[in-house]
Amino acid sequence: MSLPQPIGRQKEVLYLPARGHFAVLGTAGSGKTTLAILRSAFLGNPRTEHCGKTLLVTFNKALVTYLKHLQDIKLVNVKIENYHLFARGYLAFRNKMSRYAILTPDDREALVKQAVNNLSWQYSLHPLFDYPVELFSEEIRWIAHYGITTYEEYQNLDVSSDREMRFKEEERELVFEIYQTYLNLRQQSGKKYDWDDIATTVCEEFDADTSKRLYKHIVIDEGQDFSPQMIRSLASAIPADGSLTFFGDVAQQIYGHRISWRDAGLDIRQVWEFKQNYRNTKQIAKLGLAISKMPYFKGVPDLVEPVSPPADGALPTIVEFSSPDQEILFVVSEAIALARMQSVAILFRDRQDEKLIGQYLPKGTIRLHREMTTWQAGAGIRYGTYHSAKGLEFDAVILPFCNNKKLPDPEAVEAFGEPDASAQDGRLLYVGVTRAKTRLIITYCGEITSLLPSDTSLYERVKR
Ligand SMILES: Nc1ncnc2c1ncn2[C@@H]1O[C@H](COP(=O)(O)OP(=O)(O)OP(=O)(O)O)[C@@H](O)[C@H]1O
Repeated sequence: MSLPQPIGRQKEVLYLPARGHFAVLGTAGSGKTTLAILRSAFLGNPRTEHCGKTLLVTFNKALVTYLKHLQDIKLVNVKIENYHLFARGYLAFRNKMSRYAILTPDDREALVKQAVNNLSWQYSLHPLFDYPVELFSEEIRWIAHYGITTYEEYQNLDVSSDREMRFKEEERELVFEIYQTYLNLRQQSGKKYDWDDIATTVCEEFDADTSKRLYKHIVIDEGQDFSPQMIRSLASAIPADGSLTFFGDVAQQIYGHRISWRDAGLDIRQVWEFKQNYRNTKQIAKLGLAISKMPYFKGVPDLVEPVSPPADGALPTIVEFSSPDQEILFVVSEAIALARMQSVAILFRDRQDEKLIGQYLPKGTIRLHREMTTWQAGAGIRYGTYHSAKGLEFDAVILPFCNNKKLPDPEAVEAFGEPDASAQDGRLLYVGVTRAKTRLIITYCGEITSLLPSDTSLYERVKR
């Protein structure tokens, strides 16, 4: 697979100096991943003066597999890894990592619950404990993402994200106590870290580490999902004469909700913007743009508005069904038909739906998942969650079950409230829609999700 020739802004970004911090914000399909690979090749090129070992780092492993497949030339001096592999490797090098030092996500949830329970006994009848445990869990994650260590920091942190504080000022002292109780419980269970705060130790270790840095250059792809603390740790991983290039699209922030890369303290003088969408047809891009203008996106800083792509195609199709069985049958048969000639992805909000449809798909259909280690290009069906399709692209995309009972997710509405749940699921939908190069089919049964724009000119509508 060969990468396209960079043009215009892309060329400028490719040849940015090999020293300092740079940020490139781009709309979906604007060539961020392409440029992340090309820039890594440029920085690692042994025939240049600036050449040095380069780390191309991204958030999820599936994208690492995809990136490795995309590089047409063998990249010299370039290592492609996801952040957590990098962090674990470095901490192992510093003798700060043992095999079972990281708490699993399920065990983390259990300990957060236990911390909340312990304190709810202690502060019986305190109204704070009427909140669902998920809210505390998210807040603890947020505290870790910002590397907050004291109550004073928590109370006074001035952040640039769109985050309205989840907890009132008078509640925060107790929330911080829950956080500390969680840390104590985690320590008692013999785990030093969880996946959210490992970056803080990486920062501390680099601060104390005077040895020569392994990487001279770091390129971050899908940077919007990195916590400020992760980005900070990567900035500390390079020497003073090295470079860090950040690529991101805040509209696609689907992991670290309500965090901002701007809070990582990078020394960036100018932000480059990629507005040209090279992936989607005009009609699909228009739907993506309309989603990014929905109320749940309001106030998101750093959104880059795309320029409409030149390629024309069919309008996205919305197909309504009167029963879920009919919907499943249609999704499976349509995917099989489309996949004869092209790559097709069926994407879901959650694993349950993925499993449901998975059982009807032909044997050997590829499931997209975090641990995938090989990438098969070309025609065929892939299926997985919206999360698993991050950074990827397919000729055709089918998004089933886009009804108002699924999107926004009722459990998230219950835990975080409707505006927050819509903001999270709206971004997932945006990611799903913008994975499609030429064909997009959205299906539902019952009432359509309110997360999709209501402008009827954006779609072709079919009733089955
Ligand atoms: N200069 C270019 N000329 C032609 N095609 C290009 C160019 N730049 C990028 N593309 C193509 O556009 C598509 C999207 O590129 P890429 O995946 O790098 O975008 P992205 O910004 O990382 O997208 P996303 O953030 O939505 O995952 C790819 O098929 C890529 O080959």
